[in-house]
Amino acid sequence: MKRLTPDLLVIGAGSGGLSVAAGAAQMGADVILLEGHRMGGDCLNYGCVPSKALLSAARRAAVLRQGAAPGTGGDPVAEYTAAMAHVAEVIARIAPHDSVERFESLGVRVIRAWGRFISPREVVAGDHVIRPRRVVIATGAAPLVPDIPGLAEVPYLTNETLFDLRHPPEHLLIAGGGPVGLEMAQAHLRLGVPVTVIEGDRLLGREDPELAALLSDRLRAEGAEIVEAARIARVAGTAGDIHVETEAGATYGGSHLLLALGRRARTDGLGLEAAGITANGRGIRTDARLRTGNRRVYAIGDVTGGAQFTHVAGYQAGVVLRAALFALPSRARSDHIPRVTYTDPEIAQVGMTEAEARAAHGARLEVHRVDLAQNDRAVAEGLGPGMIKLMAVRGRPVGVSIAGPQAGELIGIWALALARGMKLSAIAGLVLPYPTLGELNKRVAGAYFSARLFDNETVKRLVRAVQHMLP
Ligand SMILES: Cc1cc2nc3c(=O)[nH]c(=O)nc-3n(C[C@H](O)[C@H](O)[C@H](O)COP(=O)(O)OP(=O)(O)OC[C@H]3O[C@@H](n4cnc5c(N)ncnc54)[C@H](O)[C@@H]3O)c2cc1C
Ligand SMILES: NC(=O)c1ccc[n+]([C@@H]2O[C@H](COP(=O)([O-])OP(=O)(O)OC[C@H]3O[C@@H](n4cnc5c(N)ncnc54)[C@H](O)[C@@H]3O)[C@@H](O)[C@H]2O)c1
Repeated sequence: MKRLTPDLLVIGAGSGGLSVAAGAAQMGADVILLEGHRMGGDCLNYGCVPSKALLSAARRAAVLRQGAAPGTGGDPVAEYTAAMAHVAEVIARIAPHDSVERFESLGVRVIRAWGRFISPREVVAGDHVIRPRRVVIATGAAPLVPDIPGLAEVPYLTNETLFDLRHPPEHLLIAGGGPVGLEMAQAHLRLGVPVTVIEGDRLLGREDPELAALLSDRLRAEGAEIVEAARIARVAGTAGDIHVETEAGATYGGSHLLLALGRRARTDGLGLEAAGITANGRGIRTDARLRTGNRRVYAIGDVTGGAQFTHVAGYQAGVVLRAALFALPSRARSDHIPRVTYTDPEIAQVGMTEAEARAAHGARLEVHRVDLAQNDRAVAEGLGPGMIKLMAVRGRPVGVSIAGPQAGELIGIWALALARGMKLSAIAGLVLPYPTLGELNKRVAGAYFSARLFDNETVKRLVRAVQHMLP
């Protein structure tokens, strides 16, 4: 066994681990990075990148099909194969950025092995025993496979196997109507695959119901069968002939089943007990500084069971770098973290939803909304439906929800406003190019002031008085 004593050991080369390792090595720390499987983790190999690439290929296929004369559209099998080839190509194009070669060129020692704590200060990986000054656990999460009767006997897909398909499913059953389920539902619908989504509660349960409804209407219009408030009680069947039964006794059949029922923190085999680190059902427990129960060990990203996004893992990497490299106390916030579901319409959120803001601020809350149809660019481009909703308290935003094209781009300015505690006047006072979708942001901020300015007797009296005095 080789013994190594780096400043920092990072376990897991996904979104969180790669950010910590690159930052620490470039700032002069001696860093070892462990990866037991694929460099790049879920986001590159099984998550963000393949899902967005598939959505993009499917959108193009649907547009081409719409433009084609009846009966002359593309061959659906060839379209599906080409879409999945596009996914593989996009992954291959981004992979060098997350590769062993790139990280070694940054000064990181990469060990391709699974890491396991054998004591509070030591980790074994392959034929190495590593005793670092600090450890960052960034081992991510795996698809949740609940204990549903019959599921273990039935072939099913997850986000780790879906992108290996090269032939379109005859009928895709999707268990779960969260972001994974709905992004993959729309991608498959647009590739001509019949889709049924079975959701135990309501679609995109975390999002504003009004915005989520715009998406479910769209998916239904594109041909999806969507069943809500239908918890899956039993699964049966064989390859190509799967049946899902709900608690209410309804049965839905399809050729393939995709599980999109949430995620489970990857802590198996990490030896957390030996390190004195506790995990609960959601993941590794950390404090606001992302420290685990072991003061030398931090945990970031999906393994902590918090908001599971690449940009959250990256943000938390920055928090840990300040603490581990500079010994600066640094706390992770969550009130300014945006999230986006990349369907059409996109659903974006930062800060509180309307329901959360009402519960937190009661009568002090003001809600303003602007419909996408009120935006000239959207009208000119024939875009829609969509809307922006602003939750404001005393002249400052506490949350923004956007549904529509480029909602993920539009939310950026609100992420800045919430992060910096900016006033709405800063957004309302912006001069933006006309005609752009970005004007929606200015318009909804302006709606906060227009009631105060235009329906205000004092303002009217003041204007009349000034006008009398003017020569
Ligand atoms: C289908 C899908 C689509 C998604 N789309 C988006 C999106 O559009 N935008 C977004 O922000 N987020 C998206 N996400 C979420 C995003 O992928 C995750 O939040 C992100 O990958 C988390 O990064 P991480 O570093 O915590 O973990 P991961 O990226 O999962 O990386 C963890 C790494 O640790 C390795 N590992 C585990 N245990 C060990 C061990 N003991 N020793 C060594 N290595 C180990 C794993 O092999 C893995 O490579 C999506 C997720 C899915 C499933
Ligand atoms: N665009 C993005 O940023 C993006 C995309 C995909 C995934 N992600 C991340 O990955 C995480 C996981 O996504 P997900 O969609 O797998 O999980 P999720 O937890 O968001 O959704 C799972 C859904 O399955 C339903 N469900 C659970 N058990 C059920 C049962 N027995 N029967 C029927 N329905 C049941 C839940 O009610 C829920 O709506 C997300 O929370 C997100 O953080 C992000």
